[in-house]
Amino acid sequence: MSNSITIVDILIKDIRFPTSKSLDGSDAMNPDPDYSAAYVILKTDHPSNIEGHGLTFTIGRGNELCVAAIQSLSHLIVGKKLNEFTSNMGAFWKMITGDSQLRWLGPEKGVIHLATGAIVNAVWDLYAKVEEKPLWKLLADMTSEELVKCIDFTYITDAITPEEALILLQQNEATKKDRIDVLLEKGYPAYTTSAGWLGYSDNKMRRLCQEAKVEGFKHMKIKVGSDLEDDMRRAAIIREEIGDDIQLMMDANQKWDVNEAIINMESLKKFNPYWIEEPTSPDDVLGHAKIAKAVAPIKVATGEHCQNRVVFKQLMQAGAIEICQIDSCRVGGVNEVLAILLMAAKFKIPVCPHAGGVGLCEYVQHLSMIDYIAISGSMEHRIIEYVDHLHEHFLDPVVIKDGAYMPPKLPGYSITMKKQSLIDYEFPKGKVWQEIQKEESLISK
Ligand SMILES: C[C@H](O)[C@@H](O)[C@@H](O)[C@H](O)C(=O)O
Ligand SMILES: [Mg+2]
Repeated sequence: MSNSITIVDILIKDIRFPTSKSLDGSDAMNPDPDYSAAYVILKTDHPSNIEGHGLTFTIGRGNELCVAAIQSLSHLIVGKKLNEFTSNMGAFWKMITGDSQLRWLGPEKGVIHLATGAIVNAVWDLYAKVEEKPLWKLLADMTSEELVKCIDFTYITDAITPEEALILLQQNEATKKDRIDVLLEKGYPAYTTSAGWLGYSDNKMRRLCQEAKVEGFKHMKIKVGSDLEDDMRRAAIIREEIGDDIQLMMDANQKWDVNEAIINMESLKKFNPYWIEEPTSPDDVLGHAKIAKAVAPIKVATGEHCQNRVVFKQLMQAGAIEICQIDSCRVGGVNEVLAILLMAAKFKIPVCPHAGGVGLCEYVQHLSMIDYIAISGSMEHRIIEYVDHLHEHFLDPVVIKDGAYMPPKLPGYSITMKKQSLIDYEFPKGKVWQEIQKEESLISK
């Protein structure tokens, strides 16, 4: 079986895009992000040289810490056979997060967990490529028992047991094929954040709103959390452009204290926001619960900085979130995301993944699709974030049609970057960064 290939080496690259120059991705907390990836290539002895690719997303400085953390984890996979992992993916995940000395750095949070996300996703990419299926299809073709076996249930059995998970998945088994047909025909609905970055001028915002409407988006998200008066002014401009029929979401990127969030939403509610995202610290479970109660029927959304399945579990148990924003590499990759999707299905909380950052749209489309096919079985109140940046660097970029993500067709997790992009954007020695350095040294002279 080709699955018996060995992972013979790992290459790790620090890839950064100078997005701060155009203020793409800017918000109230992160005014100047350089979208970046700590990028992993797993080399194998496969006769066709198949490689596993994965990345974890950061916003620039500190990307080198993720690169170092991936290096520290790499002894756990180099020299191992792929089928040692794929025969029991849950055990594989427990092994990667279970190195006792490295675990001290988390556990299961921060830089070491971002590194876990990159490595775990690279192994899934390799697995899917060897099986010649896009990741969503690899997962869709698994039996319910096999899917349950991918998950480490440690610390979440008080919310969902493997037995409950199995029953939940089995209920969807007979109708999986119908949902795959729906996806192939209509895709999975998306919302756009492209128009709403905080650093954009009013004119640029207006133009991008008009474009989003023409492209068929029915939902869009804007940034708030700067200064309330400015938030109100920008929200008014956006409502003027998009009218009342398009759903508007707001994202405060952790800027507010709990009571401040409640007070500010009292003013912002006149623009009829559907959700308020990251209203306060991502670690404040009870704070989110208090906000959710106070701002209803506006929904509270969070997840892009939620460190692991345990915190997601608490947010759900406490009634603190009504929208679950999984992130493909903030938590420990596909296995942990599956655990979170199962909990969300049990608590009947819609999942609307965080994307936008480099590679995140490419990743999360697979996750929402498997959620629909096998886990929640529903697309109701569910939309995937979309941002129109940096897709040109990927071999298999996302395809958006009439405001919906179309299912990827090529084998793998869609995260393989083009060779030239990996050369040009490597930090600091790639051509793009060398040029920036030259410009900066001229200015400082
Ligand atoms: C710095 C980043 O672009 C964030 O602004 C982004 O992840 C954002 O919170 C989002 O929801 O897309
Ligand atoms: Mg956000």
